[in-house]
Amino acid sequence: MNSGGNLRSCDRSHRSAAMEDGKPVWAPHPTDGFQLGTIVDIGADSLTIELLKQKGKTFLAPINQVFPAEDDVNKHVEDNCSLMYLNEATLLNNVRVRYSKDKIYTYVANILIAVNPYYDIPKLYSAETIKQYQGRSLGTLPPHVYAIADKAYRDMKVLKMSQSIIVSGESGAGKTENTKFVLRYLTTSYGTGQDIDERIVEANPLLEAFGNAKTVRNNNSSRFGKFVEIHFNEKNAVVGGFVSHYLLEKSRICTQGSEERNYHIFYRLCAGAPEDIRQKFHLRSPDTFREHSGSK
Ligand SMILES: Nc1ncnc2c1ncn2[C@@H]1O[C@H](COP(=O)(O)OP(=O)(O)OP(=O)(O)O)[C@@H](O)[C@H]1O
Repeated sequence: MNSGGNLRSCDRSHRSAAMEDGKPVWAPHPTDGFQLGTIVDIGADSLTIELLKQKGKTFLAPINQVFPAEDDVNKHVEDNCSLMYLNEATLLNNVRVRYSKDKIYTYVANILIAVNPYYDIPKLYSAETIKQYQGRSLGTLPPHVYAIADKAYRDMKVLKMSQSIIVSGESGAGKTENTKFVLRYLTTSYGTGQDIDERIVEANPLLEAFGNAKTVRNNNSSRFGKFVEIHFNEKNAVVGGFVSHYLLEKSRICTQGSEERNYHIFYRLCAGAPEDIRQKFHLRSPDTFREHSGSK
């Protein structure tokens, strides 16, 4: 995060100069997020902004939330640190422009921002793409979760120290999917070619059956925290894995909010359990259970 700190102070010195010369600025619109405009009046602690796309239309914005815009707002960069002015608005605009071109990954130095595309982008995670990223330094290829996985692997090899990748974000952001891409990348690239590689990856559907459920925000929401370890031998090949789990939302087993569901395993049992198990657990149609629980 050091580079972020440096950039912020450099941004401040650029900022006032850039905003005084009548160049476009990003200002927080009361209803429409950051909008491009020019400053037409300066108040004590607010600025009057005229929208660039609607001449004559103005709105007020707090002075400390108005930021200088890049010269070309349609241009995008792979690393937000390469922006001339790095601020909340230019960062969001850069990520948005990239997202509109199916470039869902963007760096902030060695941090990766991922935006969930909610559809399969062709070839983004293909076997060829995995090969391309092997052994390549961060920044030599377009931003990708594979590049982060490879950097962690190379750092482990060089520094001979355990490495961690922290994946965070709101529900539905893509944490579970990106974690699986990291696992797939490491086992494919640096596995021993034995069945342990597949077993690490194949453990996920099982974990998800018991710990994931449909919520209003995500059809496959992980309802537990996960700490996934990948173990390497002295030759730096994958030899095992371990998953610790935390704080499973147990209440979901008995009651679910409207529009939400129980853990996937419940429906799988209802749909496909053999007759003896169906009888033992008194399994019927999932709809019957909802009626009985009274949670509709
Ligand atoms: N890179 C991607 N490409 C295509 N679809 C994706 C990608 N990332 C996420 N998705 C889609 O978005 C859904 C939600 O993503 P995911 O389950 O990874 O979110 P999450 O951050 O783990 O959420 P939660 O915190 O609720 O578990 C996935 O089931 C998948 O359909």
